[in-house]
Amino acid sequence: MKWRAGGPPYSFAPGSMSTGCEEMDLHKFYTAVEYGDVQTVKKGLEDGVDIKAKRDWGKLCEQTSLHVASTFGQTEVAELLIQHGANVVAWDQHQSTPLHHAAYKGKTKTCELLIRAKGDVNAKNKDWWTPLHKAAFPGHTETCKALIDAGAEVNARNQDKHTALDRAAGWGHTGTCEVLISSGAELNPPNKATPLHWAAKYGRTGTCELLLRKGAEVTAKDERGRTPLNCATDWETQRFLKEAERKAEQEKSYRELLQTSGGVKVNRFKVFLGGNETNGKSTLKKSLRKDPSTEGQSVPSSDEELYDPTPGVDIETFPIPGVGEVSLWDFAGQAEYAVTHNMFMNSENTVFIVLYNIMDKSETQEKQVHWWLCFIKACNPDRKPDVILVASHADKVKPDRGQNLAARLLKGMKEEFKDHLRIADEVILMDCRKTRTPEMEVLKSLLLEMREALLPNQRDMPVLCAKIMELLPEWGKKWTTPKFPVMMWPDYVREVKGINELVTEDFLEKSTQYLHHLAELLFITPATSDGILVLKPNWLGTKIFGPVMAPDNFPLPRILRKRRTQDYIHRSEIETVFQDITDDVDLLITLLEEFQLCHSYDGQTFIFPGLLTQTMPPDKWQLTHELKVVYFGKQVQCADSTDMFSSGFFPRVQTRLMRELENPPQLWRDGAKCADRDVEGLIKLSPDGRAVNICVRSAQGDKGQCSKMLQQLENIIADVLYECSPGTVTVENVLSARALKDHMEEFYSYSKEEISKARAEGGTIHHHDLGFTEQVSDLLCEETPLTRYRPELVQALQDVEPILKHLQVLNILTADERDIIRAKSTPQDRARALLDTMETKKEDALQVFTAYVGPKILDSVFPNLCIHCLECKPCKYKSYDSFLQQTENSQ
Ligand SMILES: Nc1nc2c(ncn2[C@@H]2O[C@H](COP(=O)(O)OP(=O)(O)OP(=O)(O)O)[C@@H](O)[C@H]2O)c(=O)[nH]1
Repeated sequence: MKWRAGGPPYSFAPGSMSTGCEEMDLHKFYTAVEYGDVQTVKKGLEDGVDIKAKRDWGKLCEQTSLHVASTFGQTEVAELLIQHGANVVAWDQHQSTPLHHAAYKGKTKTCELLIRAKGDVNAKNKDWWTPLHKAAFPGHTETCKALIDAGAEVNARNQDKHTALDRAAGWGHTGTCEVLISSGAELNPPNKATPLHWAAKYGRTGTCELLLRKGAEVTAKDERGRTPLNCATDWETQRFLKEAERKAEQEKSYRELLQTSGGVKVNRFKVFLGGNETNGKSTLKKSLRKDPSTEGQSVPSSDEELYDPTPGVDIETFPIPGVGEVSLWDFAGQAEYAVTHNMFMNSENTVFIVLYNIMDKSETQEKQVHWWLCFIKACNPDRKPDVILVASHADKVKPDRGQNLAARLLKGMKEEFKDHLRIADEVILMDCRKTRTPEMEVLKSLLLEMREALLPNQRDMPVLCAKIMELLPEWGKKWTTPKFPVMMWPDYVREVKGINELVTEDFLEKSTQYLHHLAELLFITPATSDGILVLKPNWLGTKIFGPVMAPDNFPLPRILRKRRTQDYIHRSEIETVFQDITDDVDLLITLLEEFQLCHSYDGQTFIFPGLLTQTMPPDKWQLTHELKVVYFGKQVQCADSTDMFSSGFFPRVQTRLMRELENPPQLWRDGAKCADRDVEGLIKLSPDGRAVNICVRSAQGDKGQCSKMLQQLENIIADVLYECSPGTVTVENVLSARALKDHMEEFYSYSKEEISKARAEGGTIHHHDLGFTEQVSDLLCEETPLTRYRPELVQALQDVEPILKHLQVLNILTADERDIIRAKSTPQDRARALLDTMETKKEDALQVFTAYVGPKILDSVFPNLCIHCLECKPCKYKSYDSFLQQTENSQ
């Protein structure tokens, strides 16, 4: 057997086959089959190789030469073998046919040959895998097509009850999924894990997106009652599915409302005015509402009228002469007010006008317009809103210069936002004070055009909602004061029952949520009190949020120049600011808290993160010289230049931190620090506001606690991002643990792709900017079965010796590693050292380890856990051997 060492890629146990040939010839024959050497194969056949013989190939396979030809896609050889009587449906030791092998390797031509030769396209192997399962799992789309064309049963289930689509979805083969679905693959089997569950479990967000688009139910339940979201483990997929669930729920209740109460046409058309302060929004609003034929030519200019900044959002409904009735929303330009804008920015049937001042420097113009366009994109993920750019103060520049500047800005913005916004083809350069100008005519005709395009597509409004909207002003007069238009749920229910006494509270709740979604009213459902209805959303913007966000209303003592977390706002200060509006300060505070603008630990003093002005001092994350200290970090970064964290994002994150963490966090304008037992966490907004860095550390080396805190902080950020900027796409990076440990001023990260590559290539990663290399296992603190069950494992692994031997035989442990573990003095320390070493290994090595220790040790500790992954209860890997077999077979 001279050639075995450096010879063919596989070898045969000597003397294990009775072929009637010399053994040497047989090796040659199989090698020739593998390499497609037709002449040698022909010779072998002439020499009398037994074509039906099965070779014992290692422990695993009893393959015929046709299995081998099929695996390697040697179609010509396969044809020759078939002509000489090879059995097309022969079994190997897993009862897999040659077609299974060709399908698994994606050898479409060979599959076609085998099918023509009467290979069974629906053959089931020992685990009931069909060739289609085999082709779908590695994502061989063309092979799947060929099998389906030949009659493969698309919805066949293997012993684990998986379909081919389940397998393809779990591995994220979106193209293969598409083919299977168009061939009738089941998307929503009842009471079973659906393909969406599998795609979710393995973090295949792109595949989840496809499955939902094709009709997968986002709330489908598996045998254990879990939705795909419950099964998702990574942040991106969780975020995606959460939003999908929310949308599906909204859509479902809309349909239900429409079905039960019928729908009416409505002609609501909204115009949102955005742009920085003093750019002319309020002036334009006034000019738009004036009828130039009957009223003056212009609205009063700054010389005549004092500039009066718009606080919050000012909403008015009026007819624009020549356009029709609009609901016009004037968004304050000052940064402080922008904190609350995102509550209203997601809107159907709306045209966005973004105003900038042509007198500003061109960089300022670009920066401001870019910010507003990003903001509109961030809040409107499901549509491509219409946007008109208006440049004010045209009277102050030479027309040519103004036009040139505007054209350049428009070109850049149109190109950058082409996938997200429909920006009108010209910038309207105008004097916003003038009502009768050609530019005003152009603006009005654009608005008219957009209105006419939007209105026919407007969805019907459920009849009950339309009726409520009609009666709201009347109810407002009866139950509220003009200064405080807030109605309580019981009064509201009473009034609605007056319209129709059969309306149930549940139905009314859905109707009211729909009106909230349209921003016709605001519906708040506090956990501890009755629902609250704000009948005029603009009132909340201008009369409540505006004053709350105005720093002047809450002055600091002179010596303090910057507001810090400990500079609380007292209840009495809130009472004073709002004394003209209401006596019911509790209700007012509930509103502020429900909109996540503030938090109180004692009911008397309040922290408003939006009002903090002090930035995080550098010494807040001091060096620790503990030997055991571990650091981990993630970075959530805006994916594209058109992505942003909206202005309300960070203050809301901070409010959520105060609410959800056991110990009060310290907060700064751009950061937060929290602590829980042995672990400290830090959240820091990058200076450009386009990335949030989250890091955790434990001086005791407590990886499990670090993981918990990191997960909690990540979840809060993901949730708030969804609430504030659902259209913002982010990428998640992993921070360099060594840079964190060295307390470098900046945060350095690795992309997910870099991490996976490094993991596959041996576990070390090099940072180009930092110039050093570190272990991937030092960067990741995801919970693994080894960290989750560490205390139990340390107790259970009393004698590590047999495990060490086993792992060394499998080349999972090196002799050095074994010796280091052996050198520890107590059984527990040896167990700990073994677990630490295993954590540095690749995933498959970990699986071998858990599968090995499972039946031997863990069964007694965790009789209900799967020995393979230590997670699921019912498990296909009944024994260690079957686990190994399965692993090897699938490789
Ligand atoms: N010359 C000139 N003055 C303008 C023009 N547009 C607005 N103004 C003046 O600029 C000042 C600010 O305008 P506003 O309309 O209040 O600005 P705004 O964008 O609503 O500002 P905020 O309410 O702070 O967001 C006012 O005094 C206007 O009279 C214009 O096109 N030309």
